[in-house]
Amino acid sequence: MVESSAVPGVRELPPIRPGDTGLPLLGRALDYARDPMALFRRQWEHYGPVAPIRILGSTRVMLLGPDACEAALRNRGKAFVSGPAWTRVVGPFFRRGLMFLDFDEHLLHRRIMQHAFTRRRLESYSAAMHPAIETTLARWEPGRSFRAYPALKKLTLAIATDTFMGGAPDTTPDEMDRINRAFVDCVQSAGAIVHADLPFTRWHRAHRGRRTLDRFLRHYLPERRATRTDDLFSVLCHIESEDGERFSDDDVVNHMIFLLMAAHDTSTITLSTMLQYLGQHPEWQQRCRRESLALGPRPDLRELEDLTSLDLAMKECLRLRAPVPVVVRRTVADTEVLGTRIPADTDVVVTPQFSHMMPEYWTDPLAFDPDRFAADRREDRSHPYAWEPFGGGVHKCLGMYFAGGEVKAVMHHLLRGHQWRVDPGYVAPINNHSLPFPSDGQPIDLDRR
Ligand code: HEM
Repeated sequence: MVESSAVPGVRELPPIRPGDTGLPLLGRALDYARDPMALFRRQWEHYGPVAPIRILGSTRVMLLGPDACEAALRNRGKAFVSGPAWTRVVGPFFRRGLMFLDFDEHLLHRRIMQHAFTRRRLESYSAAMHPAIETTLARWEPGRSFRAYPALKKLTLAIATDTFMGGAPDTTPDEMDRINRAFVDCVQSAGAIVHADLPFTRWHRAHRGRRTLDRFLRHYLPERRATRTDDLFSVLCHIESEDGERFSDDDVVNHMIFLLMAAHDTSTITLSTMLQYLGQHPEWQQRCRRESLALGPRPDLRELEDLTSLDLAMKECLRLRAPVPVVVRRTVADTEVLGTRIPADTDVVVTPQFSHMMPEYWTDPLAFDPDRFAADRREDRSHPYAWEPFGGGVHKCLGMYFAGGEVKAVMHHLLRGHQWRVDPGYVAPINNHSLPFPSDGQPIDLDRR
């Protein structure tokens, strides 16, 4: 053990092994894009839970396993920050969204925003989702090679337009497609190698996307300020903390852009993973359908939450393909994780997806086995951070219950109106350049019932 000169008993980070430096400039970035799990496993085997890694010209630290992830996410010594780390990954395009704020400012904004996610509000958002889901699903054209992923992406955008925006009556369907494209361009900045606003780069497209989203929201802002409605946009315009603090116009636009992004891609990925696994496991599809058929067409939030089999299947899909497989932090002071010193100004990669697949915490981790979450097994209780698709600590996902309601509402309608099959041998070709999505569009064999 190489002991730190500063603190007795604390190790220095191990040196990077000669074969582990990766490509010039890129380092191990391509290894991540190709197969994140293989990279995590190699890091774990070579270095253990606190593993140095070269990525895009700098040495970062990868935290592996629930103990190491917990240390960074709980952040008891306040040595880790979120904003600068996420800005390095996705650029300035979601600036001043909640996840990009730290410490007192984060706490203040989170306290105000919590009022937009109370139980009463969630119930009203949930009720507002049904018409958008019904209308969009009615337009789906089933077939033997139905591309589920792009269809789900449009569907979650339609839901967001209604429940977040309260509709966008001045925006044509073509313009809405451009809004969707603008989100994609902002999110895909995460895979950019050139971090400069140069023509034809991802960064350039993301800047253009941010401007499009900004214009779109500012167009509707005065009207939402003027009238109180039940959509999230209007709620953000009017909510205040216990001390009477409110969001400025800029805050509302910044938070909306981040929330639309946070809600849109993550829910789409969860839904497409569920379509894949339920298509490959017809017995589970049937089990979920039976529960949905026993309910009315437009269940309320409580009824959706009580769909037991669907809940188990959703949790298992979030384990197998976490929509946010890694979260990032940066150290602002020297700190120590599980006995290894991490210097100040180090970029840190926290890896929930690796925890989800560790045989130490899960039986047969590669298998689709939703019952592992059932009351008599509760494998997720093997460690408080064994299952962490929504993160943990002060930045834990604020939209977790919203997401659960949305995913279950869509699945409920799909199960009642459709049936689908996916080849049991199908392995989704996942694009890992930003959030993980199936690059083949996720073909399924879809029928109406
Ligand atoms: C299945 C769907 C979702 C997943 C897996 C997910 C995952 C996450 C994760 C891992 C974080 C923590 C990031 C970090 O620690 O750096 C996060 C933060 C956040 N999410 Fe979600 N999310 C989902 C859906 C949503 C939805 C639907 C909304 C809003 C309606 C939302 C709003 C937020 C917000 C506001 C934060 C930042 C919280 C803070 O910094 O205090 N998320 N999400």
